[in-house]
Amino acid sequence: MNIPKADFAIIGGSGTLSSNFPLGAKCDDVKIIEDNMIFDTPYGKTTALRLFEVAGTRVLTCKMHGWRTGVSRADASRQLFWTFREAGVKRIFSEGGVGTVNKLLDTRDFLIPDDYLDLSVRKDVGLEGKYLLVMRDALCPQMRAELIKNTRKHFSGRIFTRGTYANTDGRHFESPAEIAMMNGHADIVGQSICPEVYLAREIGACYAGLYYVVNYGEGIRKSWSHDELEDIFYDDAPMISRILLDTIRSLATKDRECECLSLRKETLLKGIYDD
Ligand SMILES: CSC[C@H]1O[C@H](OP(=O)(O)O)[C@H](O)[C@@H]1O
Ligand code: HPA
Repeated sequence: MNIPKADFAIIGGSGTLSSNFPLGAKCDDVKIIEDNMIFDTPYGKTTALRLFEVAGTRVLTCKMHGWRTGVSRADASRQLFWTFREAGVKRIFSEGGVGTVNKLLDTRDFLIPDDYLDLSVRKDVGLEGKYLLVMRDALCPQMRAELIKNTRKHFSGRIFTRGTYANTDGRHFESPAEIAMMNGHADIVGQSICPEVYLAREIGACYAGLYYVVNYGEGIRKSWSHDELEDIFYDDAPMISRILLDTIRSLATKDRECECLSLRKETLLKGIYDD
């Protein structure tokens, strides 16, 4: 199947999963162009992707980061980002549920991180490895600013406009000792931002994420229930969709005014990768 052109991508996490994204947001200017597209990539077949249009802007999206049983997360991520590059995608949003590390945070808080701490142990998650990736401002400041503005428009609760996302491999959550170790170094914990943030930089795209607090890290404040976590996801999924769609509507008319592309450097090891 030929890969269609698109300007944006949204990597849907637990929040958009339950909203039949983007249709759950109920908007007149949204239309599905093609559904259930599976592409062949050098890393295997992708998950099913959906191409839709919002206010004339084409967006590729997938559910749950493209993770599937039997496919490593590294491969699922490579398949997606390889496809985004072929599609010409320049801006990628991710959304997801996270646990707290910072005890000031509560469930149903939003956080739009400006940094991350990669505690995953998976290796070799790039594509061709032709670039040295400088991870300064890895979460695009321009996209973050628009996300913050549009989250404020749709949500009257607490929105933290910066913070650090600690990334773990999962799929389990963390032990009390692990959360205690992260404390002071990160604010939230999840399993999605890495390796996406590296792959985005490698393909020359901007990347930013919107995270919703759905549980407390062990030992932080109080214990939580899985039922509550599910309720939070299901109740608030359409709001997350509306925030993302409005952010795309406003960014679509703006040029890239960030340094994301220039922080991808030709590697000094040129030649080693070329046969
Ligand atoms: C709540 S299940 C764990 C899963 O949730 C988070 O991701 P997302 O909401 O984007 O699917 C986190 O990163 C974990 O992978
Ligand atoms: N830990 C790791 N991943 C998560 C969490 C958590 O507490 N909550 C949602 N995803």
